[in-house]
Amino acid sequence: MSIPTEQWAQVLEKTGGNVVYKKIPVPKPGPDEVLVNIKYSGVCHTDLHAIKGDWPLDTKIPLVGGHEGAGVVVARGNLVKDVQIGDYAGIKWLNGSCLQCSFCRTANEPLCPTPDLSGYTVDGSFQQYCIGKAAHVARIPKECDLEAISPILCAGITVYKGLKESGARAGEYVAIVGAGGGLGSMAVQYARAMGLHPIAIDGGAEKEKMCKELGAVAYVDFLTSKNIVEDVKKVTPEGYGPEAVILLAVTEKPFQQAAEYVRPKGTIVCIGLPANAFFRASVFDTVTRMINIKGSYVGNRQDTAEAIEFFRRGLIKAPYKVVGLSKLQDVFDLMEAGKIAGRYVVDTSC
Ligand SMILES: NC(=O)c1ccc[n+]([C@@H]2O[C@H](COP(=O)([O-])OP(=O)(O)OC[C@H]3O[C@@H](n4cnc5c(N)ncnc54)[C@H](O)[C@@H]3O)[C@@H](O)[C@H]2O)c1
Ligand SMILES: [Zn+2]
Ligand SMILES: [Zn+2]
Repeated sequence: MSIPTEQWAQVLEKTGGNVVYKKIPVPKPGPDEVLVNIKYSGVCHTDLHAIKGDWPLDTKIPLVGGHEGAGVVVARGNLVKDVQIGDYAGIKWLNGSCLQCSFCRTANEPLCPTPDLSGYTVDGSFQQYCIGKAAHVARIPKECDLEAISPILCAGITVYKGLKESGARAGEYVAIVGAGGGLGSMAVQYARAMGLHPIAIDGGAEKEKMCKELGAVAYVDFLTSKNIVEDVKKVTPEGYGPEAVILLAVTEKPFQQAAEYVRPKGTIVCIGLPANAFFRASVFDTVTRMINIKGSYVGNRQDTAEAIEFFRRGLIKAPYKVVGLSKLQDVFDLMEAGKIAGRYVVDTSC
């Protein structure tokens, strides 16, 4: 297969501006890297945080965003042995890590102090050819559909890891806050596949319909509910609340409510990253109700393999819509308005 010298990409030239669809050079992989011909990429809310620059972490500029890229390996460096030309591979958020620090050595590589972050500190998957460190690219089985698997590469891995971190066990209830979004729709599906009973919390009728079709046992609408805390508690068997809460929302308010409805001894897992937000919980309640509060950040290579295996087995079918890469800015505009139920995937060929 011949590799072109130029390709189409969406480039952010100025933080806070719009992305620009243009031709840029195709990069060349270093000795420990592979070049992936990206066919499809999911669009994560993190990409919107990156273009707005609303996190306390700078991006590279100019920047090619994207970290849910699924494609085919077309070139590799001379140190790469276990990834072959023609293999399916995924570009995920953690593009590379040092592999030597104590976090990397203990399979906590998302905590590596010197990570390469796709679509943030290194160019990501909103281009036709993207570089990934061979140690970190997701291994995608050939039987998987590249379009449908792309949102697994961030949304799927992240919520699967978060559900594991919650410690919730089969038969228990888990509130998914932001269930109608990209991560949320995946979380409802993974929760079901893991034997948990998901309670979906989001806004509007379209998201309600989707969440129920995906298997949520109940839906609480944050736009119309008069008492979210009571509405969540009352759908659990004894009314004590869900054993776990997975916070995926992009606003701060729901982070303040979770400690009020989680079941005593339950666990709140923070995953969504609203700008300038703080987590506030009553110390009295946290102590006397023995509540666990923790964060969860993407997943390691084993979490990646496990999340992909759920998908390969046909257990994860979260909805997505496909548009051309050239339409990426429209997707960001819809996301900013909170109007996306599920995920958007961009097709890099148009
Ligand atoms: N921790 C991690 O590793 C990690 C990984 C990926 C994404 N994220 C973050 O997770 C967040 C979600 O990403 P996404 O791509 O799913 O976004 P999304 O825009 O697809 O979904 C967010 C959802 O939250 C809902 N929401 C807003 N306010 C709410 C409220 N008060 N109560 C309930 N729901 C509410 C919205 O309606 C929307 O459906 C982003 O901040 C993103 O950066 C974190
Ligand atoms: Zn993401
Ligand atoms: Zn490291």
